[in-house]
Amino acid sequence: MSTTMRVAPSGRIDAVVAVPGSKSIANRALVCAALADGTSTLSNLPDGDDTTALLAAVEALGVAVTHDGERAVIDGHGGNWPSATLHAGLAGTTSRFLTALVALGSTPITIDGDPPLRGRPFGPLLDALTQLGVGIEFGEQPGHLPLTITGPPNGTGVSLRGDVSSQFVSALMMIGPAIDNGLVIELTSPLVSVPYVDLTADVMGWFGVDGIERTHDRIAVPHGSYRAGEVTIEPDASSASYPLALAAVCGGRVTVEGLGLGALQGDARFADLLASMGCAVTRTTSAVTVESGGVLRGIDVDMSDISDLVPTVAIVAACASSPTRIRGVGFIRAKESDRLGDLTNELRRLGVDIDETDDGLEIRPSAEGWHGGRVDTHHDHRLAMAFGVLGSRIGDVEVAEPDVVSKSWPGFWQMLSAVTT
Ligand SMILES: O=C(O)C1=C[C@@H](OP(=O)(O)O)[C@@H](O)[C@H](O)C1
Ligand SMILES: C=C(OP(=O)(O)O)C(=O)O
Repeated sequence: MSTTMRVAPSGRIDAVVAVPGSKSIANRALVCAALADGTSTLSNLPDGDDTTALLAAVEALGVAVTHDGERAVIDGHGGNWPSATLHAGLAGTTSRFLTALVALGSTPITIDGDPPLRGRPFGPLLDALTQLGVGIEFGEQPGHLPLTITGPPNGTGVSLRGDVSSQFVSALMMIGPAIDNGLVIELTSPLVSVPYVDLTADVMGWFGVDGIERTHDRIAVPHGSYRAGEVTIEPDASSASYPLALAAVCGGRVTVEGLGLGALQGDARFADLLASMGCAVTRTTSAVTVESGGVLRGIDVDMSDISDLVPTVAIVAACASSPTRIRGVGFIRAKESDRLGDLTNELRRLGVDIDETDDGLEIRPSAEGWHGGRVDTHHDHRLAMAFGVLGSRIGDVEVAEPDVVSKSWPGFWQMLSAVTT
């Protein structure tokens, strides 16, 4: 494992970039396929650690998986899990989805993760499972991994907060059809990351579960069964933000294939943010292209629906000629890193003029004061990739622990060196 990556300055970019499949779609499809009767096929499966961990976990739960490169064939069997210990690595989505999934069985199953994941919140999801009569034993610290779950659920309704993570809601929605009378989820505070809940309903629909009713604070999932599906996973829109941002900050043009008009993921909005910052954006049915002369302006934006893009927007904002304000994302202090505090401290090491606020960031034009330097990634793939893009503009940026990108895009650094000049 290399301990640092030195990023050189790049001239204009002109590239067509292939990004891996969406980990959010992949992880939902894996859960639905594991619960379906019959054989499902998932194509364009991403090769990141988060997806690999979920694949390994469903296999450990007795689901037959044949995995060949970007394709997985899955024989689901709906919830009679054998006893197992599952490891989620650094993956929030994987661990939250598994926590609900294993609750469908009656055998105790332990879920653990790497130390940074052990620090991330699970409380609202665990409270909800407790309301359903699911047994939970904690290994070290209440409300955190490692924990042992013993199902099955025997209630029909839960209430939980929506402002910590939408992953809790998605995790519960996906087990809803397997509960005798379905599941009603009442939200006691506003939901963050709403497009991910839309995505959950979409993927459940592909596997035959329809009739989910939703308002802003209530989701009702009917009892039903999943049927096997064939899914080609669209490219990951959060990953696509890094090559698109490269065009914005270095100047030039980048096309990402497979994320055109009709892309499902909320983070496909990134190109629209770049448009409001001064880039030219073209979408066809099959691709999105961002073109920039390198002149950018700041924006004022609520990113509560698209918070994985905060590090990318922050580094583009540093290259703009007017200030940017990012709002609505206090909850991202509990992601892989503290994505407000750690990001602010590391960008300051490169001379970026940035402040953390209660619920976001303020970034001022920084080109006059920035310089090379060494930045830490705090176990966070998104900080690493955003620093890689900014480094391509500033030059002489050394990114520590660059291999953290394997969480979602193991080939990120190869892509960066192939498209920069
Ligand atoms: O459900 C999902 O696939 C995700 C939901 C979001 O999490 P939060 O709901 O915790 O914001 C996002 O940050 C994460 O990368 C993926
Ligand atoms: C927050 C993220 O992932 P997770 O919560 O699944 O670890 C992410 O990929 O930015």
